[in-house]
Amino acid sequence: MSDLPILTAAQMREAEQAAIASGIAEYELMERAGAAVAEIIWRAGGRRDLLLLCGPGNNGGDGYVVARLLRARRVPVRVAALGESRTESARRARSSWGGPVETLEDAAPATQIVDALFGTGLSRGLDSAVADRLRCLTEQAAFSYAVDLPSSVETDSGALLSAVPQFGVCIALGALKPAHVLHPAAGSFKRLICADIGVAASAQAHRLAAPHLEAPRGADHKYSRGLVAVVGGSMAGAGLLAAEAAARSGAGMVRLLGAVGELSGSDAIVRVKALQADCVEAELSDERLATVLAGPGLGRDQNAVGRLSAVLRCGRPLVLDADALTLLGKGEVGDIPPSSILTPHEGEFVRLFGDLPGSKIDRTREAARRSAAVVVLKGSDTVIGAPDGRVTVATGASPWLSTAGTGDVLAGLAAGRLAVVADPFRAACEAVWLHGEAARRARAAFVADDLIAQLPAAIASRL
Ligand SMILES: NC(=O)C1=CN([C@@H]2O[C@H](COP(=O)(O)OP(=O)(O)OC[C@H]3O[C@@H](n4cnc5c(N)ncnc54)[C@H](OP(=O)(O)O)[C@@H]3O)[C@@H](O)[C@H]2O)[C@@H](O)CC1
Ligand SMILES: [K+]
Repeated sequence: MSDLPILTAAQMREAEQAAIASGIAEYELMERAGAAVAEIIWRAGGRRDLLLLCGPGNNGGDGYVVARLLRARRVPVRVAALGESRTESARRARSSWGGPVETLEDAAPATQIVDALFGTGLSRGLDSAVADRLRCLTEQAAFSYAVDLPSSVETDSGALLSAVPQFGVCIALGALKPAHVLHPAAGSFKRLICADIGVAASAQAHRLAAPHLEAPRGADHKYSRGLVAVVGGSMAGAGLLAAEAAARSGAGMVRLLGAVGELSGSDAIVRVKALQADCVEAELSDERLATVLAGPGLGRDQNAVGRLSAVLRCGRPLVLDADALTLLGKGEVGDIPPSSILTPHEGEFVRLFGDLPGSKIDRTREAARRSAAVVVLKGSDTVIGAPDGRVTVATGASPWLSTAGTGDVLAGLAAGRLAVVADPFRAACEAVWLHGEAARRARAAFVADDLIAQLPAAIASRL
């Protein structure tokens, strides 16, 4: 899997303008886009009858190119348009098609449907009659494709501006856009293909790619591979889950500093009784500690406040999750130390950073900048932001992950990977990918413990 760039509509236009300035005509870009889409449809659907829905802008222009190229391959193609073409390139593409153009209302269904109504230029929701017709025709087709974006999705936020049908394939042109990776828009197609049209796209945001991991070297020992401390609290199970995940993350050793009684679990984890904050503080003074995790099962009482304060003072690279984030959001403890990893879900994020404007990508990036920490904003589309502006977005997360304890596993995994690689952004990206891969391997109806059991295989797959 490659770390494909993600560009906003404005960034995509800039990239397009740069390509044009370098000597590629705008119409040539449209021809390339149309050719890429036509090839994908041809391979999937062959000569099955096809209806192209073309809008007034360049997305519609791409559609006319597709129609012409597939007709040349003897596909029975019909075109239905939403009014006249309004750009020069789209008018040229429509006249090169030269065939009949029906209205959207009158167009009969087809086995294959192609939505080339609107792409990055969509500025508002579709009229309800148009949205209904698009839904109806898409539902009746056996194969459905969205050119660049499903019409109705907001490019930069992934919001739905009006109802969107479920497409089979979405073909992103030139680069991914935020709507290809952010929900709810990212849930409006089953498969995403990014077509290269020769527009150089450099971006600070990327789709999360599979990591390249390294095995320990021959001379490594448990401390050189990374010693992790997990500061538990009143809900001992959550701390244990996090510690188990850290222990299977590739780190050398895990200590669980508990506040309540013993639990079963892996004997490889060193349990240390540390009931009061001063005990935690003493344990965290160990120079060999590579990472400290606090939050899972920490609790929110005075004891938790004391324990967390000791963590924030300890001067080690931190991963902060769950109750630690809630306590930080309430302002009851110190500031977030720089270079920490924070793993909030949406509620914790809002408590910590307030109601930031923009897309999930914008909000995560801003939170990372403000806190000088790596922020992992969890969800069906997990966004990872670094203080320097880099962002990656994890797509395709298993819906089965929405079960108790999986967040504790992610936090433990992040702490373990941070102990191994000593780079918070890289560690967070690796942890999110491994978490998703463990879920994919665990398949269905799993619990958090099953994810942990899959971690060694997930890691082995990337060595
Ligand atoms: N970037 C690249 O490198 C390349 C990009 N290419 C392609 O260009 C696409 C972007 O094209 P685009 O800018 O012309 O915008 P597009 O989405 O066709 O629509 C804009 C038109 O729709 C109108 N309109 C908007 N909302 C509406 C609504 N709800 N209901 C009704 N009308 C509405 C809007 O009018 P207005 O908002 O001004 O009223 C305007 O007239 C891009 O997605 C890709 O497919 C490739 O060809 C080549 C390389
Ligand atoms: K479209």
